[in-house]
Amino acid sequence: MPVEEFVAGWISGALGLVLGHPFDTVKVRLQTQTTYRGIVDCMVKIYRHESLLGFFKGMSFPIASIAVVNSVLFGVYSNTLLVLTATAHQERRAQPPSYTHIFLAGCTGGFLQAYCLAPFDLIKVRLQNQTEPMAQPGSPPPQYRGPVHCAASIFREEGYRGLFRGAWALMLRDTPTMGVYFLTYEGLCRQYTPEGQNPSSATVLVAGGFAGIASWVAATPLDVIKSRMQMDGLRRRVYQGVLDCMVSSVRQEGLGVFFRGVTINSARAFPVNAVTFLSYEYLLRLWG
Ligand SMILES: C[N+](C)(C)CCCC[C@H](N)C(=O)O
Repeated sequence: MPVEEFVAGWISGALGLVLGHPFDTVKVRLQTQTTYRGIVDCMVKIYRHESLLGFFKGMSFPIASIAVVNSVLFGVYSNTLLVLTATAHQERRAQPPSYTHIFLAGCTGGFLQAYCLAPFDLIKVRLQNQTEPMAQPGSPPPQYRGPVHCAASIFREEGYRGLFRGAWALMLRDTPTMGVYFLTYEGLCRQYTPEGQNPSSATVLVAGGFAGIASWVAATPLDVIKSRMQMDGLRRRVYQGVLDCMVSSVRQEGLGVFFRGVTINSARAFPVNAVTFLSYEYLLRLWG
């Protein structure tokens, strides 16, 4: 099994992740808390109350896990294409795979990475939602002291299955939208690249950026539900399951609830995925 896709996926994912994390924190807060009036209000409050560090809450675990998560995504994607079309990544410019194959390979990658991502994403969301200022002497300590403590407490209080809270919603979110992700990327690259050639860096940046936006817009409704399921169970269980969470969120907040965080998510998605695809393509070319 060709491994360079796995390694390229890991490195490019890490670069994108650091760049996008501050946006991600704002997004998670807007989706799960009602104290903020909008993006700017949320940013100002985080900065005033928690300093710049507040934006980077919950980042260490994603960084550690991105090696697994992104390499599974890109590695499974590329190797599924290999199985479906019998072409390795070096040959794909000359013999481009069909869009159906690209979509199916993307869905497969998305489905498998969701299982690896679930516990890490849960811990990230729990830490991002702690609004206490970091390390202030005298102030009451936050519920979770850090990622390891958070994982251990969830395990203790909610059991092994607690670590997979929201995993269903995450899988439903990622399977089709990772298909959309790769489809948009490949489609745009082909549109702006003469046949048989490699796309230019500018094309890769723009195609990667729009692939991020398109897949995130499609993913936002289930992203909101996923984040809420992950926060559920902290004090007492509110939702019976994915469907129940959808119905009660819409009842209480209207259909608009499905698009909470979509603006900030798109603003984050462009640079993150532009950088992710640029470094991915660059590394694969480097390794031939
Ligand atoms: C499928 N879904 C839309 C959820 C994600 C697509 C982009 C993934 C990328 N690592 C990022 O963090 O933006």
